[in-house]
Amino acid sequence: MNYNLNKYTGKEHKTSNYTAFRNLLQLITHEKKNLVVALLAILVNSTLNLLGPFLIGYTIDHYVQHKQYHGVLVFSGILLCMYLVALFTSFFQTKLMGGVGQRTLFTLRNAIFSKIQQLPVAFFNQNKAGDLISRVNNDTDKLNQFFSQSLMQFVGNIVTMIGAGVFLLIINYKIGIAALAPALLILVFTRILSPWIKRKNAANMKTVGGMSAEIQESLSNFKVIVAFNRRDYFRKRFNEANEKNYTTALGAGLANNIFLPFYAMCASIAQLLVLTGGIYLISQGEFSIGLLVSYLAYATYFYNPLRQLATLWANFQVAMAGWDRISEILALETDLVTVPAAAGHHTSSALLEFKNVHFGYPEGREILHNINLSLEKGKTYALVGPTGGGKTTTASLIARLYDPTQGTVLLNGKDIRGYDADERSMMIGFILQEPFLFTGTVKENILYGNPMYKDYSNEQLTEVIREANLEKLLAIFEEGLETKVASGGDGVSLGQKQLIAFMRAVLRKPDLLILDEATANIDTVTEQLLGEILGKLPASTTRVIIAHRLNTIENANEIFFVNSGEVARAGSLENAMEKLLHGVRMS
Ligand SMILES: Nc1ncnc2c1ncn2[C@@H]1O[C@H](COP(=O)(O)OP(=O)(O)OP(=O)(O)O)[C@@H](O)[C@H]1O
Repeated sequence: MNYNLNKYTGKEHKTSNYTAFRNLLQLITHEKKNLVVALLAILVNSTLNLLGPFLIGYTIDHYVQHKQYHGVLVFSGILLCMYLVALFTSFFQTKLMGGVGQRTLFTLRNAIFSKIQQLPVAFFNQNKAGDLISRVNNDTDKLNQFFSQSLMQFVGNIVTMIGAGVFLLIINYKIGIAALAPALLILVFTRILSPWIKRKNAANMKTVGGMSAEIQESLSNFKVIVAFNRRDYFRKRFNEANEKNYTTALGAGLANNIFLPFYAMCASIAQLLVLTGGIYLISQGEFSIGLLVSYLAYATYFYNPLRQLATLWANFQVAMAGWDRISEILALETDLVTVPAAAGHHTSSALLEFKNVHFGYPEGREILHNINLSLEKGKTYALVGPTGGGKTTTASLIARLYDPTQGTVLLNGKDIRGYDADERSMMIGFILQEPFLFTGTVKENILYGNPMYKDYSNEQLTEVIREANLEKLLAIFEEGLETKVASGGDGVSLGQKQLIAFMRAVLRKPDLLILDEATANIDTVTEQLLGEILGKLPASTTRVIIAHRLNTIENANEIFFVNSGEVARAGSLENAMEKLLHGVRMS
């Protein structure tokens, strides 16, 4: 399955605004109560604001023109109260929707993070960490901003606009129509430009992701960069990413603000039409000054929210572009699902078997062709072969980091896909070529993902370690179990990292233990010690050792030579050596 998220660009443009809006709303359906209260608050707010111009016009015609200042004072008081209540409702809905936005952000981030955790290794091969971080952090925040700041303003502005439009048409339908006509232009303009605005914002988010990916790559490889003095190269690459982001941000900024001057112009034209028409009607005795003041205010009340809607519409396009990027992740499903055991399930003396297995990485050539092999319980197997020959790939299929493109892998006679991830990872221990350690202590790292000793005290764990013959390895660490390990394993040597990974795998007591170049950075004496520990594993444990240093596999019961898409029995160590020296290389 192809997990490359950046292949999905363009798909989002097919979603209509209406569908996207409905999808966005579905994210907050569980907030129904808060939404209803916020909606009521915004309705009250808009209604109070809408009544203002009418009361002002009324006051002018009935009290100001007749110099009845008592009435003016009374209506001023009423207006003040109305504006205070409007202020309170506005504050209240802002608070409510702020909560809705933050909770949505919280839920979305959790959902994306746990989805990412469920996805298979192929997903991580095909996507850059920086881009994923940007999706989890930045894109979700765009939705938060939409829900907390824009959604209710959106509703409020629409209510105010409709209210103002109704007042304009009721007071005098001829001037009303003239006042509203320029809005049609806005409608057409908005419709035409919306897809373009969304595209501009999607492009901008993509470049933010690209920039994060550059930062992540250079930060995680800073040692290589310093050692090879490649700072300029990475500076240049970052500069390019930054420049792309700058260009797309300018484009998105322009797109997001392009409505504003056009809206302002339409609003001014409307005011001009109202003023001309109003003065003409006053001269004909059909209109009063108070009504004209109300009218001008309603025209403003119609066009101001419309102008704000332009910004809000742009926010909506930004949120939709963000949602597209987020939903691309949420829509992904792992193809490493647990499937019911196939009918062909048979009992077998072999712990693990490959039956006509083919495998290739997505969009790559086939790495393994029609492999058949069988690993017996309690035996030690070695995989040797040239660099890039396919040893790690074979081991990854044994541990089900990937599924074969054709054929079946059987574990204990049952399709390996029939085991759930917990069962499988307890049965198969994999010491990777590049062991990764987490920030914490040696203890936390060796107990990682191991429920058996989760609540053990240091004393109990030391006893377990002694029973597993690992105490000499632990003694290499100055502070034993409590030795601190920094993020990614900095602060401990590469060899020490491999020892921690070794202890982590052995303590899980797997049925099958895979060591992929697991001793490549370990001194000969310690390596012998590891050999002894491996020798003392329970008699039923099967070991698969990948090694370039052939002395480490002297004791293997069987040696497989992995190259050119084949996994062939090599027979003796000498044979394997001969193949290695004179064989045809794949890479
Ligand atoms: N994640 C990946 N995506 C695409 N191709 C890959 C990936 N990992 C490995 N390959 C390709 O698969 C082939 C086999 O690689 P593999 O890592 O299995 O070789 P190996 O025998 O373990 O090599 P080494 O001895 O260097 O560890 C190589 O040509 C490599 O380029």
